[in-house]
Amino acid sequence: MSADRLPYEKGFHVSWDQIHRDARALAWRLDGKGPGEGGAWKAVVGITRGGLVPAMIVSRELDIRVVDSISVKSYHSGGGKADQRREAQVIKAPNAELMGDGAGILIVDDLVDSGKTLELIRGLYPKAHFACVYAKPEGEKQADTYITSVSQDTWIFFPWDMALQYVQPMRGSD
Ligand SMILES: O=P(O)(O)OC[C@H]1O[C@H](OP(=O)(O)OP(=O)(O)O)[C@H](O)[C@@H]1O
Ligand code: HPA
Ligand SMILES: [Mg+2]
Repeated sequence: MSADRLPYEKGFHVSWDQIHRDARALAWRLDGKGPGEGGAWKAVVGITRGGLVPAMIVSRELDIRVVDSISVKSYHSGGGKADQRREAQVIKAPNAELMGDGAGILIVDDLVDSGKTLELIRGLYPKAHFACVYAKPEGEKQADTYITSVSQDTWIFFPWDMALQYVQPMRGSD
């Protein structure tokens, strides 16, 4: 585990198969819940980069062809380590005409942790619906819909951040 993962007590390792199933579950939860005719959604917007995977799966399941993206970069600001704050900034916005105030737009991310990313985007598109696959308690109120809750001291490992590798057997041979 790398140094920045060390405060996390537990690891939740998600395979491609698992994220596919959970993103499908998210799509089914959202199906017919939009404000349009017959519960339709206007568009899906994925939060880059992690949100692009569930956004693609949700848009396929719900047959939504209008898909855009928003990129939020977070960084640490402040002097010493103790007074550092996490700031976030939009570095790529979706189409303004499509977005409006967010009504009918489904904004999708892989997870909500502190909630800072969603909070920033919600400020820009207050009427949008925010959907995440996984949620931690601190940020879960920022998500209108999510599938699985994990504890705050859990680090979620996504398949795009992992690789298969050899592990030693539990018992060494003589
Ligand atoms: O609720 P928060 O505390 O704001 O954290 C959640 C966000 O952090 C991660 O993205 P990250 O900004 O690391 O970028 P990535 O998606 O490109 O990996 C994750 O994919 C969420 O978007
Ligand atoms: O638990 C996490 N896993 C991966 N990326 C993240 N970004 C914030 N929290 C997490
Ligand atoms: Mg992300």
